[in-house]
Amino acid sequence: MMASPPDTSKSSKLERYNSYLLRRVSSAKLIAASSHLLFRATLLAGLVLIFLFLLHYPPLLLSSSRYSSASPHSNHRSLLSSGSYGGGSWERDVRRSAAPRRPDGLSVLVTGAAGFVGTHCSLALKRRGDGVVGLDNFNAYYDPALKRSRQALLSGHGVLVLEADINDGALLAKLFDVVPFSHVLHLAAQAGVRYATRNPQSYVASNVAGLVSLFEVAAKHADPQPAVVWASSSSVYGLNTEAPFSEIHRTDRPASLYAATKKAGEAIAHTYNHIYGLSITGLRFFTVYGPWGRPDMAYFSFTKSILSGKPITLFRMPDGNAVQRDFTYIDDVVMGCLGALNTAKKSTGVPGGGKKRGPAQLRVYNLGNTSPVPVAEMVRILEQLLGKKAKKNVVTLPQNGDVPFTHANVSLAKTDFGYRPTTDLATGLRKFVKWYVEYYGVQTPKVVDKDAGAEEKEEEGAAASA
Ligand SMILES: O=C(O)[C@H]1O[C@H](OP(=O)(O)OP(=O)(O)OC[C@H]2O[C@@H](n3ccc(=O)[nH]c3=O)[C@H](O)[C@@H]2O)[C@H](O)[C@@H](O)[C@@H]1O
Repeated sequence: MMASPPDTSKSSKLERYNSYLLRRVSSAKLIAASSHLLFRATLLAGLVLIFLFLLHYPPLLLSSSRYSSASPHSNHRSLLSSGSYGGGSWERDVRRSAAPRRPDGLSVLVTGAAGFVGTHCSLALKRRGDGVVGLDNFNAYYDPALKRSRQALLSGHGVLVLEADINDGALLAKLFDVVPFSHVLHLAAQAGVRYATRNPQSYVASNVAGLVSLFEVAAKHADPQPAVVWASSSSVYGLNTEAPFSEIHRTDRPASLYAATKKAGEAIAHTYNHIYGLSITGLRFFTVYGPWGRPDMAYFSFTKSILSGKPITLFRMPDGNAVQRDFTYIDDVVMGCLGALNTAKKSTGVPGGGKKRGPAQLRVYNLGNTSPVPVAEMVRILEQLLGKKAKKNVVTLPQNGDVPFTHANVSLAKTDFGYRPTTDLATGLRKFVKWYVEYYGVQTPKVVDKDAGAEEKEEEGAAASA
């Protein structure tokens, strides 16, 4: 068979050209289709990115971006953007709660208002005719139901407590837009000495980042700038051995992260006072106790354990000495807080973060009871009041951040605003137990045979968790 000659005819050339054109067209179509696809995918990805961005930085926060709540420590968004806060009736409620009812009354923003000290201070301020707005994040560090009960108590006295976090700078800024607070009583904090080994970040988030969030708004946004009174802690004295503790003693050896964050707070206070002229008073509380107290504290948890027959752990120093605390009754501490508020001078800064007009007040005070008591003695008083013996495990103080003793010298607070603690531990614990049995509906305890049920166990050198 002969090979067919090469096709050189016009028609076959045309066919080849056509098929070439077809190939070009289809590849062009392919390119067009894929670039279309690429365009759509890019558009979609862009929209998704914009959506995620808006989700993270809602418009309200963008408009006051300086007060963005998108802190690295909290992934919560401003409650303003949730729609539950803001608006006419909300503002009316806030203003009503903040309005003083006496001439020259204060208008106070109380953070941590559903906490132990916050509740008592808010009530005391309201009772004497000051205006109070409370803020609390109702976290679950201890039973939030107790915080809700305190909120209900405050509500009954005309004090509004908003559920919000101090790291929500946008909401704080909004509050200052609605009310020109004369004072802030800043009590919101992550409390507890030993819990800091288990959840260190919560101390940084509340006691450092939260404090900065509040100072930022107070210094740069609030007009007028308020005077700030805030809760430091006796724990800043750490390993100080000079006693009684005086404000001039060393506070550079904290024994716990809790203490370190409170000490950091005092340093941060110095900065905001120095740069922005914010009037700031730090109060070093000494183991405050009483009705409506904190369930995580020893006197409270011991009461619960004694009543339910559960053992308690009592710490003792490695040298055998007792651990002692300068237990301070809540009413005395409230008098100290009010005294500090009464004598707080105005801030001297220019709202908006401008240059201060002159030096502003910066103070630190001990608010203690001035008479340390061994923890074992506190337990003995509780046993008497409850009519029931504790089952005690006595263990050597573990490395948990505790200090061997605390003892306040309060002469500075006495001189400056007449602070004079008047409640001894037995009297204060009696009031606490009375509240406890009523609040939890405990049957009136009956006095038991002193030996029955008593059980004391020694665990030499053993470490126990609180
Ligand atoms: O004054 C302060 O600076 C601090 O006082 C308390 O801290 P703390 O004195 O440790 O109070 P509790 O937890 O009630 O302990 C009281 C005493 O009981 C002792 N304890 C505690 C728990 C326990 O299981 N056993 C025990 O013997 C502690 O060592 C301590 O000496 C508060 O919890 C802190 O928030 C506050 O800042």
